[in-house]
Amino acid sequence: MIIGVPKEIKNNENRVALTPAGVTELRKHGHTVYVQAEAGKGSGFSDEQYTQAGASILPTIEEVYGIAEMIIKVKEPIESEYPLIKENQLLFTYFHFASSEPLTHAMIERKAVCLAYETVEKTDRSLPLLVPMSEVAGRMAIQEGAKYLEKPMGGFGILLGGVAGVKPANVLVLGGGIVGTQSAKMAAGLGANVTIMDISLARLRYLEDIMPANVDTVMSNEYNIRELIQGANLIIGGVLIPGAKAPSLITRDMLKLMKPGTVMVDVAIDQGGCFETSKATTHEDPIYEVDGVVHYCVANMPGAVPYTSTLALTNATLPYALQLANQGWKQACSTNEELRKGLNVVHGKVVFKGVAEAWHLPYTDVKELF
Ligand SMILES: NC(=O)C1=CN([C@@H]2O[C@H](COP(=O)(O)OP(=O)(O)OC[C@H]3O[C@@H](n4cnc5c(N)ncnc54)[C@H](O)[C@@H]3O)[C@@H](O)[C@H]2O)C=CC1
Ligand SMILES: CC(=O)C(=O)O
Ligand SMILES: [Mg+2]
Repeated sequence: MIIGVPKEIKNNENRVALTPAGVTELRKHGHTVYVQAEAGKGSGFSDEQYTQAGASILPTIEEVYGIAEMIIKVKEPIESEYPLIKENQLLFTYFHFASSEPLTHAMIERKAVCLAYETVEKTDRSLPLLVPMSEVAGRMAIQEGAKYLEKPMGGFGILLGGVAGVKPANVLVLGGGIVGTQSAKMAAGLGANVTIMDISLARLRYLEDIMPANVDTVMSNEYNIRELIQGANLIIGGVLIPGAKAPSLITRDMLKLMKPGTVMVDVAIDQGGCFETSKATTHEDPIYEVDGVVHYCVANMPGAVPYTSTLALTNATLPYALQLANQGWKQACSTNEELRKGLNVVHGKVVFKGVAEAWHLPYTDVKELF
């Protein structure tokens, strides 16, 4: 198969979807790999390393999209990429369709095969291609939160761990999945008072068991959220309903209950965000304020730590990319249910329920494709 790796063009997106090691693997299986010039630069991989691994370098993004049967990338295509996508072309990347109606319509129009990293799902319901980036973003959320809690950055001016004789900060984590767990661990390690909320009692039981003593667990419901946000200094949004729009757990009216200078990091922004007042921001301009509350809503947080993120992401994606290249998407998805769950928009049809529901579009059962 002919595989293309474009350079990411989203703001401060420094990850790349394939490392030179991945090129070597694909070449070993007889595939041809084209990498856009400087695609790996932000992650520390030179064009020369890709060439030595057996890839050919193409100078422009147009040439990469023009030649490839499968495009492997990191972030969803942005507007300037839409016209480059060809009918039947396989796109293997994050899409987060439920947070972007224009992207959904564009991919329907292009009649491409859109296989989304974030909805590939194992039989135990885990999301193998989301987990590594959620680990990164969960950990980063505390770093970023701590930074914006500093007074000169617009925050309340509290140190997460406090010092002798002064109480630590209160960190509230909504969603106790991968993001939530990593955030809680980092915040607890810094000495903060942490509360994790989730709707799954089983998950709360597990977290209660493994977390240190400065982490509490509380059932997530509106009543409890209203109460806990009043004492919180830093709030992390890490809820997910896979492939669907995130629920708005903190509504605009609730901001008035919070202390001025409270910081909210909405990691779930890639699925539309779990705070009503969230809107996607960039690494260049990451925060804004509503009713005295600082919002951080960067949709590609791991892009800022590309060394860690590229390696963590490609460790997880490469085995699936190999299957797709070896068998073609149709064969690979018909035999492998994990990959089949990644199909979102195929040949103009929406085959993922959460996406069809988000934009009131007709839904086609994925099985009709085979
Ligand atoms: N902004 C960014 O750069 C990045 C964003 N993400 C996003 O972070 C979000 C979370 O991802 P993961 O932690 O991997 O998901 P996950 O599936 O591991 O965890 C989500 C948790 O939310 C819980 N939940 C669902 N509804 C809830 C509610 N009403 N109240 C409280 N908890 C609720 C679930 O029970 C589950 O435990 C996703 O939207 C993901 O795409 C992930 C990586 C990077
Ligand atoms: C998951 C995601 O959206 C990211 O890593 O950018
Ligand atoms: Mg405890």
